[in-house]
Order: sequence, then C-alpha cells, then structure tokens
Amino acid sequence: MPISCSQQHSQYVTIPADGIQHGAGKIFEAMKKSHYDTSKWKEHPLNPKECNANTVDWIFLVDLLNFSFWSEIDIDDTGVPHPDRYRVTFHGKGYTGYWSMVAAINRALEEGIPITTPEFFASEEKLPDKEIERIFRSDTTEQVPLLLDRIRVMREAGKVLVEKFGGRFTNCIAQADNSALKLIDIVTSNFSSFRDEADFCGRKVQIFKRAQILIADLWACFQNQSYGEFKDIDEITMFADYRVPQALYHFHCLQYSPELLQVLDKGELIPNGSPMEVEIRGNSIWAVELIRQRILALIKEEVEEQQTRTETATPADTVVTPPRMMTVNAILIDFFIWDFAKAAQLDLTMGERPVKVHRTRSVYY
Ligand SMILES: Nc1nc2c(c(CN[C@H]3C=C[C@H](O)[C@@H]3O)cn2[C@@H]2O[C@H](COP(=O)(O)O)[C@@H](O)[C@H]2O)c(=O)[nH]1
Repeated sequence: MPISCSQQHSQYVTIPADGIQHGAGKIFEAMKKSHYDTSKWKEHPLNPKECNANTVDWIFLVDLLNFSFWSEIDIDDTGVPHPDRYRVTFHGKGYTGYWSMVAAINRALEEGIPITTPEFFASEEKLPDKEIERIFRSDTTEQVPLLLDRIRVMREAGKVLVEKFGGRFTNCIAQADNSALKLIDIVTSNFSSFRDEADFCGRKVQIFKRAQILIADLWACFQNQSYGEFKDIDEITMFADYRVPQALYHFHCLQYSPELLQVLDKGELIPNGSPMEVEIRGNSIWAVELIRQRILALIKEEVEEQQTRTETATPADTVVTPPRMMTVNAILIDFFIWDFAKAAQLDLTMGERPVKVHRTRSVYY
C-alpha cells in the first residue's frame, strides 16, 4: 500500500496540490496519445520477446541488479552521455545507466554464459568474481558502480534460490498464489538486498522499490498471465528510484526546499535512509498515488461526457466512439514517467525547471 507522507514532518519536499492537477493532466494526455499499456514492455530492444521460465530468471537477475547507475564522471547527466562514463555496447549500440546493466547481461547470454541461472551465479567456483567483473566490463575507464555489491547480492540471492526454492524464482511465484503482496513478502523476507526500508520520524517505512519493480516487470512482460498474473497488482506503488522524482519535480508534482535544491545542484551525496532521501522517495510514492487518483477522475469525466453526447446524439451526428478505458495503476504511470524522463533527460536537467537526480549510493535503487 502506498505510504502517505505526513506532510508536517517533511522539511525538504512537499506535494503542491495545483501541481498534481497540472502534472496529472499532462501525463494523462500523453499516456492516452501513446496508448501506454503493458504491451510497451516488450518493445524495448533489450527486453525479452519470449515469455517462459527462462524469462522469469532473466527478470529476477535484472531486478536483483537494478540499482545505482548514476555516474561519478557524468555530472551533468543530460542524457548525452559523457564519453568516459560507464558504457556497455551490445549489438553495435552503446548503453549507459540502467540499460547498460541489461546490455551486459544480454551480452553474457550471447557469449554462452548462463548468467541468469541461480545455481550458476550463486557459485564462486562456477562463476568466479573475476568473471562477473568481465561480464560487466565497460567500453570506458569508468567501472560499473558498486561492482562488489553486485557480486555480493548475486551470491546471496542465488544461494537462497538454490537452498530454499529449488533453484528457480518461478517457485517463489508459485508460493504467492497470484498475490503481488504475498510475493513482496516472500521476496523481502528471504532476500535481504530487496529489504528496502527506512526509519522516518520514528516510523519504519517500507519502500521495497526493487521487490515491487520485479513484480511489475513480471506483470508487464507476461501481460497479467502465467508467471505475471496477479489479482492484486494495483496494490503495487511506483518505484522510488532517483529518475522518476526528477520528472515529478519537472511536472510540478514535487516541490523542493532551497536547501535540497542546493544539495542536488552541487551533486552532493545524500545518504541512504537520511531524512532528505526518505522524503524524496516517500513523497514520490504519494505524488504518484495522487496522480493516479486524479487520472481516474479524468477518465470518469470523459466517460460521462461521452455518454451524454451519445444519449443526445441524433442520427446526423457522427458516431462517437467510447474512450479507450485505460487501465491506470501506479505501475503504468511510473513506467510512463520513467520512459518520459529518459527521453526528455536534457530538458529535465537543462530546461526551464532544471533539477539533477539525487545522488545516493545503495543496492536498493
Ligand atoms: N521508477 C522506476 N525506476 C526505474 C525503472 C527502470 C527501468 N524500467 C524499464 C524497464 C522496462 C520497462 O520498460 C521500464 O520502463 C529503472 N529504474 C531505476 O532508474 C534508475 C536508473 O536510471 P538511469 O541511471 O537514468 O538509467 C535506477 O534507480 C533504476 O533502478 C522504471 O521503470 N521505473
């Protein structure tokens, strides 16, 4: 369930009500225009086109390693990558950021390395650390961020899968009885690197970004069938990373204090679990929840308008087609905003309302 940030505790981040109206309208219009739905997931060249148990292994490893790609070298982070920032070339195209990790995994698979097989990536004998370093090798001088943490979380998760779940994440899915909330519980209680939580004003807040995006990627890839079928998928929140908050600020859906803006502009490190960081992440979750509620209201208005028009339409009027009732949940809004942020990164960093991503090093996002 999304957490509702107690605003009075927020010193650095707030959610302007008029900003939500403005942002939700813009996002809704853009999502309608692009017919944004789960079918978009497979369109990215690096995402798998087949949906089977091997795809589940692939998604598990990708979301196990789906953290911390911001570069120490590419300070401006405009989307036009600094030539020396970590980059992986696959099928002739250079990838940076999140996609660089995915490209490295796909490259290893094409080199015949069973990198997505848990009993393989669990084992220092079968897959020595040096070989993992080679798999994530860069075209440039900058190494993949947090390489040692990536190796550590692979060993830990691989061993848990082998020892407790028959070596496949499909067995975790089977235990969850098509419940996303149950699967979050299985993942966060068995795999410590997914246990993304913090203390905020004396309360424990469970953000669980990678556990939730793991479920979202399964749901989107399998289009709510088979290993991706979840009856309570709408309980999943947006994924509190460092890219979507930047876009939410751009859409006026987040407001930052002068002190936070200065920290971001200077590229200062913000510790994982610090009030500043938890406020950015917690308010992002709540802002997307408010955007979702606003979009549902806009859809309702549209349907009612169409119905009125249809009732009063005379034969001479053109036939009105009911609007595509979009399924809108926090996942689709998040995926849309993230894809938008990547496409509009130059505007987000250099445009009329520029802001940098917050720089926290952690295995959680
Ligand atoms: N909230 C949210 N965070 C997301 C994603 C994704 C990738 N999902 C795509 C994959 C399949 C679907 O098509 C999705 O569109 C990565 N990240 C996070 O971003 C950061 C990396 O950013 P940069 O350094 O600029 O590449 C890092 O924290 C990473 O964990 C998302 O969707 N939502």
